[in-house]
Amino acid sequence: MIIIHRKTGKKFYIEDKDKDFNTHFGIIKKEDLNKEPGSIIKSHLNEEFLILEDNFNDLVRYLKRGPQSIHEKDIGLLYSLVNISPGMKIVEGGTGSGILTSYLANSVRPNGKVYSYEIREDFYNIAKKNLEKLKLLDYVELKLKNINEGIDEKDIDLIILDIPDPWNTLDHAYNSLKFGGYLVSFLPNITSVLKLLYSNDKFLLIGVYENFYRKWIYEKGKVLRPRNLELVHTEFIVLFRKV
Ligand SMILES: C[S@@+](CC[C@H](N)C(=O)[O-])C[C@H]1O[C@@H](n2cnc3c(N)ncnc32)[C@H](O)[C@@H]1O
Repeated sequence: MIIIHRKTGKKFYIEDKDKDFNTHFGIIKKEDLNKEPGSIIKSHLNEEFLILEDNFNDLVRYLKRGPQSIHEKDIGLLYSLVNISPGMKIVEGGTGSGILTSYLANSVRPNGKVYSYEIREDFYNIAKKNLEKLKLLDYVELKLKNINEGIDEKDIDLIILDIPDPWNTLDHAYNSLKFGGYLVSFLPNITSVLKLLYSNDKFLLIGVYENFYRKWIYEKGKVLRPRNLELVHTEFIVLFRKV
């Protein structure tokens, strides 16, 4: 369940409705948190909140994070480039906290699967807990394995790499993908993008992309303006196809 502060639109995720909830707009009593979605409740500072049901995106946003996860704007771009749909078989290199894994698993279910490789056990465990929380573990096989030592799965529709050295995965990715399959690499700097492009002699390059995003703030009755602080650069996305 989420509550939205009526004045600012700020959203809070309520994990435990049996405890009072503390915000910088005041404390909300558990009796109020247990009211029906649609109810308007007040903090002890008399600030109003609206109760709403949560949805998948809300749940993902409040998952535990370990390493840097893919920004939602880049996940949006990925979905506009590749039609990620039910039944697909996807390999992911670099599970991290499983944030992207969650979106992928939610999209390929009920009959698809995400095979996700991670080298660090602590991140593997965070991802496992996050996917369990979202009830998505049936659609994911988490593997504690270096993807550069080989990809076990064949006939894969899409491979997504969010690791620092994707050029070391190219041969394995080529062998694992089916004809027409996609390879996507997320990279934080253009030096790595160039290294990947120079290393590739097998895949067809579809494009290199960057996505800009800016949220605007509406101050009721006053002004509409861009947010003061915005993330400018997050990742480049490199898209290849096996043809
Ligand atoms: C940037 S994080 C991935 C974040 C993830 N995409 C998300 O949205 O939560 C990169 C992850 O790749 C893992 N990693 C790095 N090299 C790897 C490799 N060769 N095989 C598997 N995992 C690797 C790191 O341990 C780290 O957890």
